[in-house]
Amino acid sequence: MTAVMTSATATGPALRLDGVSHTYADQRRRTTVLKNIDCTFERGTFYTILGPSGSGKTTLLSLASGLDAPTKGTISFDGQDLMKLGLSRYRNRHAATIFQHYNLLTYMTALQNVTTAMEITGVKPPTGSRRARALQLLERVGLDTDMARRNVMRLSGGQQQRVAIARALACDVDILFADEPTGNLDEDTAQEIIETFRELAHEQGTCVVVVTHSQQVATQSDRILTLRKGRLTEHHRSR
Ligand SMILES: Nc1ncnc2c1ncn2[C@@H]1O[C@H](COP(=O)(O)OP(=O)(O)OP(=O)(O)O)[C@@H](O)[C@H]1O
Repeated sequence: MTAVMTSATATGPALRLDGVSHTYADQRRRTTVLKNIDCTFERGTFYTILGPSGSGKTTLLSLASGLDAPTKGTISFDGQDLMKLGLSRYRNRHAATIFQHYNLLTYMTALQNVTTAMEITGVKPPTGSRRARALQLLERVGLDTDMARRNVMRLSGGQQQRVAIARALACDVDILFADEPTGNLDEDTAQEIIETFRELAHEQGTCVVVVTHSQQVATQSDRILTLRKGRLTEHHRSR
């Protein structure tokens, strides 16, 4: 897990993709969505992945976050092949994902969603209780104590999205993945979330990888990657 950093920023590769291809197949057809992708994601860096609808961004995220295995190639964390490390071990100990559809536990409050994730992953805050840490993180994403105590089904879509973000932050991971995390948020709240991602990368050394269609997010990330026709390329900004 990520050690909480106070001044220096962690650097160095966290995740490597070598010759990664992915094909979906059913009885009628095979669709190759990702083609021979080589890429390194570094610690302390905030990445965005852009690309047209259907270009494979969510597929790439699900492979990199250990939800699925590529049909070809290897993905390694800290030099270790995820298949050898174990996908569930990787997901529990090193990576967290903010899903497009939040995946919250609908019978729980916002606060319970965050504390339960901490219990499952075994995260203990350096000071104070899990509950206090969860309330702090919920406040950080703009949810007050009243909202924290509400069942998540009684929160708006944008508020549920913030619970999902707080839950991912609570897991104190090396790599944070997010699929359209600002899609349901107004511009000001989106900006706060972008700043949280920047702080996580630059102050705690987390590798943050965000799939988005938002230029607001992309322009504030450190590196922009574009997925098109199965290939991943880096976009170099003109200065
Ligand atoms: N489980 C699946 N079985 C078959 N095809 C799939 C499956 N999941 C995705 N696809 C196809 O793979 C392609 C890439 O899908 P993916 O969801 O990764 O794209 P995306 O870039 O995230 O799209 P969007 O921006 O619209 O969310 C699409 O053509 C999609 O129909």
